[in-house]
Amino acid sequence: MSANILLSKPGKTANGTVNLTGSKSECNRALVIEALSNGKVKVQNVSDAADAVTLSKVLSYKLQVAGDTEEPTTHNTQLTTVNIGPAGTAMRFLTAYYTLQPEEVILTGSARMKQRPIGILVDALRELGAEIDYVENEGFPPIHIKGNLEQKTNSVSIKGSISSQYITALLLIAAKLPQGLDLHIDGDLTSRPYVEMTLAMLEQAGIKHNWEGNVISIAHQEFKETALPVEPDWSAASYWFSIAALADEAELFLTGLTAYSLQGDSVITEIMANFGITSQFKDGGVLLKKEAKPISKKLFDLKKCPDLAQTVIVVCAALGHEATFTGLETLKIKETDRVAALQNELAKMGVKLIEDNETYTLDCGGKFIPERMFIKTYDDHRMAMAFAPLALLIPELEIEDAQVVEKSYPAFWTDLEKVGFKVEAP
Ligand SMILES: O=C(O)C1=C[C@@H](OP(=O)(O)O)[C@@H](O)[C@H](O)C1
Ligand SMILES: C=C(OP(=O)(O)O)C(=O)O
Repeated sequence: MSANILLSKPGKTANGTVNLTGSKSECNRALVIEALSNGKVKVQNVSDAADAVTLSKVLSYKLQVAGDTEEPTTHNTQLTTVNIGPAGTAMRFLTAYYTLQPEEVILTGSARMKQRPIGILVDALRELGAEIDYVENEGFPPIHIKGNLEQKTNSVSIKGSISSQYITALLLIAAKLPQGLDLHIDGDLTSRPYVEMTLAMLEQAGIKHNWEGNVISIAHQEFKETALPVEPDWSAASYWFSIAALADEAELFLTGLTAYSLQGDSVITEIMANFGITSQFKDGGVLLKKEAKPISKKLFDLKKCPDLAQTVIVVCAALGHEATFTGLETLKIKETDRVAALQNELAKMGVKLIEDNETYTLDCGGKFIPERMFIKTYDDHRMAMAFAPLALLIPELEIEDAQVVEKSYPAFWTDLEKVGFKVEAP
């Protein structure tokens, strides 16, 4: 059980320095690469994100970790149960990873994880030769993985529009497959920068690839000895851009971020430039400043950066900027149905997010700023963090289940306190 908090911000300015934790996306790739490299690759700057801590525990000790179900552990020499809680990347990456291990596991997760589809990845792994069965519902975790994959083919096809994590999972194990892998991506590819991140990190670890048209090929090859550094998390940085956008005056220094990043979410600098936020890379970080500027951009395509959707939509709603958004198709299968969650919570300030044929438009006609607002978080860290900046406008903002932020950014509330937000019991 986790408690709610009451957030407020005396004064409408935001000044200070923030040290962000490592990217959970980079870290979880690095951890799997480290595990597959038999010690040749070492992860540097392991993230504090709970999803990374979970994966690190599973890979380093191969132990069952407790998820939110708190079921008793069942571990014997034949069958281990691994519970990754709400960690989507851990679920998908481990599904592929365990097909290569000389052990049998049941891979499970939180109640929500059991509703997040995995069938597309399981089908591709079965085609490669893996033995995987569903324990409860066809197409969803928990799954029973037999291990010791005997490769039947090096060529598989996978649908690209549901989650890029399936593709990353296959690419991460590709070099270990005796025949390598030719992965054909069918149709649209969503969240493309995450696939590019995977290939770039594999490259750093000595694994070459060839991407031609819709086929990514990785031959069987060895990892090289190297360190894999994890950059600070740009998705976490996005909430500081929101704060700058909603403050009257802001000067925020985010340490460790650089102009070139493997993370597609670094595009937040470009997105927020539309809201008058300048990003200056200097002194080992990025300095955000606020300039008064009329907002003209009306259409935001977030297909390459779905984790920024809540950040950008909440800022537009708070500023009464009636923008249109595309590329939100995958939001419905994330930690919660993020479209529904946004619609419910924005309605509390009179804003509508209207869905029309894969296009979403904000209607701010009825917008008002309440004296107090209660934000439900739906077990979704990004609901808590995307709405928190509203404390610059709303005198009392109660946020449900504050601990939910642990998934990617455990220090979020203490970092807010450092720049002058008040975080209290409601
Ligand atoms: O590969 C990754 O690290 C991620 C890919 C994205 O998921 P989808 O590919 O399912 O959109 C993103 O939303 C998630 O937070 C992290
Ligand atoms: C979608 C997310 O995570 P995952 O899919 O890894 O659970 C996220 O962090 O926004």
